[in-house]
Amino acid sequence: NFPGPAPDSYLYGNVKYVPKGGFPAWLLARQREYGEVFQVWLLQTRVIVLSNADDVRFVTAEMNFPKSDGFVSGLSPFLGDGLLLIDNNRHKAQRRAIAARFNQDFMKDLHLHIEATMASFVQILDRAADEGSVLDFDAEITKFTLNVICRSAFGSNTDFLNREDELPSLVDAALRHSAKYLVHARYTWWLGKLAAPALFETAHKVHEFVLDMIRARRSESELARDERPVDLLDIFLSVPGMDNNYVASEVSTFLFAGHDTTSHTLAWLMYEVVQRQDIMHQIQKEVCETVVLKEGENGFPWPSFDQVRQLDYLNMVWKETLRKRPVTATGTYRVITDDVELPGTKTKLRKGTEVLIPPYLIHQNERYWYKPEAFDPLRWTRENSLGRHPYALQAFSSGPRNCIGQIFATHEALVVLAVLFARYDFKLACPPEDIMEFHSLTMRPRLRRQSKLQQHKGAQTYLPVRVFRKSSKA
Ligand code: HEM
Repeated sequence: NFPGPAPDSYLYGNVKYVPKGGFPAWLLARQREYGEVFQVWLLQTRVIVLSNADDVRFVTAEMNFPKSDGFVSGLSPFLGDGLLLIDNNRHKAQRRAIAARFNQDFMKDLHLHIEATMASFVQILDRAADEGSVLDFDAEITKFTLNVICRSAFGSNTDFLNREDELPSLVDAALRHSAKYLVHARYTWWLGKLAAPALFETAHKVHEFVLDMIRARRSESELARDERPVDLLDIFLSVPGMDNNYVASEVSTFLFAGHDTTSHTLAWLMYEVVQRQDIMHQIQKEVCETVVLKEGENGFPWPSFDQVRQLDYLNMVWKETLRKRPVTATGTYRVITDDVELPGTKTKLRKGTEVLIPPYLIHQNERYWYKPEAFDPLRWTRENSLGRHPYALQAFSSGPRNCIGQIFATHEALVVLAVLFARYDFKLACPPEDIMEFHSLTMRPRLRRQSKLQQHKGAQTYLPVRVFRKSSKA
């Protein structure tokens, strides 16, 4: 007997009338109506939605209940047995082996990959500034982060920003097909490849691409290996007992989890900041006066690895974006494996119940956040953070299955933002209310009214901005 909306249809449950891309906002409206625990019907499955931080701690950290079959079967054609989907029994050893190598030295190499990719990105922004053209910030920054994760994975000199490479378009297509498949996989997984031929085909191509890279790497000489920086492929290949197929699944998982999450958060940050000149100036002040970026070899201001840690205000703006616009808005699906009582809301759940933990709802819960709808980086000062519930921020989830890439993402984001705000001013090229939250696998900004021509071409505009070179150099 959980509160919640009655299903609208036997087949579709509650999802029939959810506006396209609007699932997080729809859930939030239901939370306001029914409280911190309520039920929804996703097609014919009843899912209990949680947004109390003590309940979330219990499910994700204390009990670490497994991911639900519906979630796993929806993404497994692309991600296989990578960290995101692998069952809890095998997860522990796999995660420990990877986390041990995901260390400070690796982060320093990441810094180099970002610098190399930044050189191309700066060219694109310079061109937009000089021509006075409108740039789709979300689309461009997504290519950027995909390039960074590909370089971090393969260490190669791939430059996807200035070339039409096959891999990024394949990863992008696999993401789009996975988003569709996730919705109906609960009922069609048994059809195998017939259920989603396009997804299986693109996932297979990515897999083959990665297998080729693995074979080349396995035949690399020791000398060549010693002379180049470590990359993700080295890390995965060094995990004991893992064959090529496992390594390929892990690479796909990192390509999948490690780029559009970061890029859409960066796009949301840009969207918030361009509307708040006070915040933009404060960031520019910190970047240009406090940290004083040096002109790098590539001809743009570049922070050293250690300087990134001094960007305290920028870090607060980043955290506030993760709170207000959590890109993994609907969060993690878990299945309860024992009869339990949740500690926060005293809700009793039966073994076999599926639960959903949406960060979007927890981050708007007034129990934890004062004026949650406001974009206020200062809520992240040390004093203002005192006494906050440690599980109230769920952008990276929590417990043993939380995001392994959060330090990676934060470092990448702060570096990119430091360079962008040191070199450019930005303005939104449309009224702010024309931008909406659009959720498929992740939640990104999207222009509400797409032009007919673009729709015809199957293209979208996400976040149109104008770029201006700053008059004084950093
Ligand atoms: C702003 C950026 C990011 C956000 C908001 C984010 C968010 C998340 C969340 C919420 C989860 C848990 C998913 C679940 O429970 O089903 C997760 C898991 C994961 N993330 Fe991220 N992520 C980000 C960046 C990254 C990056 C850059 C990488 C890779 C370099 C990465 C790799 C992973 C992996 C491998 C997992 C599975 C971890 C496990 O189960 O052990 N993520 N991420």
